[in-house]
Amino acid sequence: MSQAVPMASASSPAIELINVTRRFVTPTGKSMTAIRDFSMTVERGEFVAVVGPTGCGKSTTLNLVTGLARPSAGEVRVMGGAVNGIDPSVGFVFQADAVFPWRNVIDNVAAGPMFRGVSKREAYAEAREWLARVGLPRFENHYPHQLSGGMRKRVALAQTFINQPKILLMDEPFSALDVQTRVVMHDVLLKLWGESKASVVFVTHDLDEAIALADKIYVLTAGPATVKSVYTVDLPRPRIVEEIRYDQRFIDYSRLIWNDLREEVQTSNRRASEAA
Ligand SMILES: Nc1ncnc2c1ncn2[C@@H]1O[C@H](COP(=O)(O)OP(=O)(O)OP(=O)(O)O)[C@@H](O)[C@H]1O
Repeated sequence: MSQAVPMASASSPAIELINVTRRFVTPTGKSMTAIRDFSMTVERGEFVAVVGPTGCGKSTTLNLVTGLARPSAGEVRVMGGAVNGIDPSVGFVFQADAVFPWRNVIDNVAAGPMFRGVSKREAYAEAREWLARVGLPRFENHYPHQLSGGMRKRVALAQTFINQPKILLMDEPFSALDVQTRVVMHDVLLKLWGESKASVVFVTHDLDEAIALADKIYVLTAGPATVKSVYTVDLPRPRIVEEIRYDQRFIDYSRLIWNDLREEVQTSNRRASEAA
């Protein structure tokens, strides 16, 4: 029997995972469930963070949205429609930098628009604008290895936002940075996101990062991941991350959500030590 494919609609949420289960076959041939009966909604223009213990299934949720992983059960919708291969309106920023090491900064940033058929002149003019926006106007001729980790993340953000993604998927993008640089990058990201209308899913281990950035936080259980709880972060915007961390409401959210997350982290740690 053929299954009805939902039609994209202008009013539907940006992303919906509806009772999704995803199983994998392990190298020893056993079936393992990475996520189970998982439901999540990301409204248009919303910034959603996903937190959970190590290895619980956070990245798998992103792979389902990209179409890299298919649900074993349940349904995934993007902009109200079925996921159908890699969608050019979806942008990614991962922990590892997705730059071409043999290309200088501006060549890297201009690559997206050129790939979309924009003329070279226009693509480079756009790339210059985006480099200015991320605070790297004088580094266009540098190569990635000549930049600091924070600067490479600025390039990654310019490279992503230049394509005006409707959906932005971020998998621990700043986890390799030192704490000070990370906070600066949070502010750069919030500024760019505030000017765009992108719907964001931001996966992180760092609860304070999730609270500083997100409108809504999904706390996942120790694997197989399912949703343990969802919190709305009602902190005013625009936020200045360097300052908001000391706001009493921020501290209250941190305590409240950590109470919930701690149990899952402990379960995950216990399992890891039993397996060792
Ligand atoms: N392609 C795959 N084949 C087999 N198992 C997989 C595959 N992808 C993920 N898994 C397993 O699914 C589980 C969840 O992995 P996932 O990467 O989603 O977790 P995570 O929460 O993002 O991890 P981390 O916190 O370490 O980044 C893990 O046990 C992992 O080994």
